Amino acid sequence: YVVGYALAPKKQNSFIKPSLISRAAARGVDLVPVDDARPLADQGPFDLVIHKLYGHDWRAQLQAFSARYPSVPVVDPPHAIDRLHNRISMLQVVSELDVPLSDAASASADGEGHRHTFGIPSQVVVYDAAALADSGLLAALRFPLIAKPLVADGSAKSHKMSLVYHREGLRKLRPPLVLQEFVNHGGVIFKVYVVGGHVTCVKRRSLPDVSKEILEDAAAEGTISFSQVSNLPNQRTAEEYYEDMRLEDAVMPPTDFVNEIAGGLRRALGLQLFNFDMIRDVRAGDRYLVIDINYFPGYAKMPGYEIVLTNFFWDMVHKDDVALKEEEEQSNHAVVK
Ligand SMILES: Nc1ncnc2c1ncn2[C@@H]1O[C@H](COP(=O)(O)OP(=O)(O)OP(=O)(O)O)[C@@H](O)[C@H]1O
Ligand SMILES: O=P(O)(O)O[C@H]1[C@H](OP(=O)(O)O)[C@@H](OP(=O)(O)O)[C@@H](O)[C@@H](O)[C@@H]1OP(=O)(O)O
Ligand SMILES: [Mg+2]
Ligand SMILES: [Mg+2]
Repeated sequence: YVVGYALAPKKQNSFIKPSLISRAAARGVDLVPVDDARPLADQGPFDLVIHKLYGHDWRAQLQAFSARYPSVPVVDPPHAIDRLHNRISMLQVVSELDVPLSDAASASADGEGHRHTFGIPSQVVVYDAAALADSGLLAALRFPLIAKPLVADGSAKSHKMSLVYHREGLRKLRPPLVLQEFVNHGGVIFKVYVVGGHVTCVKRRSLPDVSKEILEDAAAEGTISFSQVSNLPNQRTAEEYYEDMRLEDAVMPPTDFVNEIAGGLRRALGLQLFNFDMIRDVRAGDRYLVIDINYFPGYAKMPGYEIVLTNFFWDMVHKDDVALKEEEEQSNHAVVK
């Protein structure tokens, strides 16, 4: 089997590791780069195409490819990925998610107490500077806020965030952006990686909680800017070392709970390859908030990524067999009944 991959050079370096190539090869799956100098439809034959490229030209190439090879799966459809390029439509999927969590997924740790719930932080979209001065718009939000570029297209700019402590801090911001309530979460973020039906949740360091003292300190900076906190390199300062001790102590959200949210998002988004960031609201112990969803994230940072991705490739190239088998099983079942 041949899997064609179309990835930016940086992504190619981080994702197509020798360990993945050899693991896939052992299952009879070859990973072949798509040549960006030639039309996609003239390349192959491929049994599966995976990609993280954008733009009109690329979209047209995918269309031409699918017209020529209608039975070859392309992961994922560009229109479904688009939804993740806007931080409002991205999280709307979470608030509209119609998954009544099962008892197993939502039960509290001790079987009594509060049930596990999920949602998104309060947020508003700001399109221009005039709206930033509108007190009505901000009435629904409580400081501190986190300001995020509205567009999440993978550019360095789209990762530039600012923490805003008070109203004056808003003046430095450049719309279009999303103003989201910053929720204290104990400095730990949960990254949930989805690869088809597979789900892995890992802990990462996050921004520290904002204390009441900092917030009430009128002299404090109004705005603090940062970028890609949960993706920082591994060198740690002494302070970060202590934060990591907290990371070790952090309790993971229940597996059923994470799996049901991940499954619901996968269906609602119509995507196979994505991850989402979740934080645990310290004010309401069993409430989790989804704050970010990323298309085709850094899977190499996921434990056992080679096996998980190889299984996924295998399942995708055998999609028809799998569907057939399920059908057969169902009809056998019907006969037995
Ligand atoms: N509402 C929030 N409350 C508290 N912390 C937050 C909130 N939103 C974001 N953060 C912190 O800021 C970081 C960056 O935010 P976010 O994940 O939205 O940005 P991103 O640039 O899309 O990240 P990624 O690199 O995962 O794509 C998060 O990992 C988390 O540490
Ligand atoms: O850089 P890495 O491979 O680690 O992956 C990061 C990925 O970057 P890349 O796709 O450019 O490589 C980012 O995508 P863009 O938003 O920039 O498109 C985003 O998805 C991060 O969340 C990923 O980190 P993770 O969420 O897994 O920690
Ligand atoms: Mg994130
Ligand atoms: Mg993101």
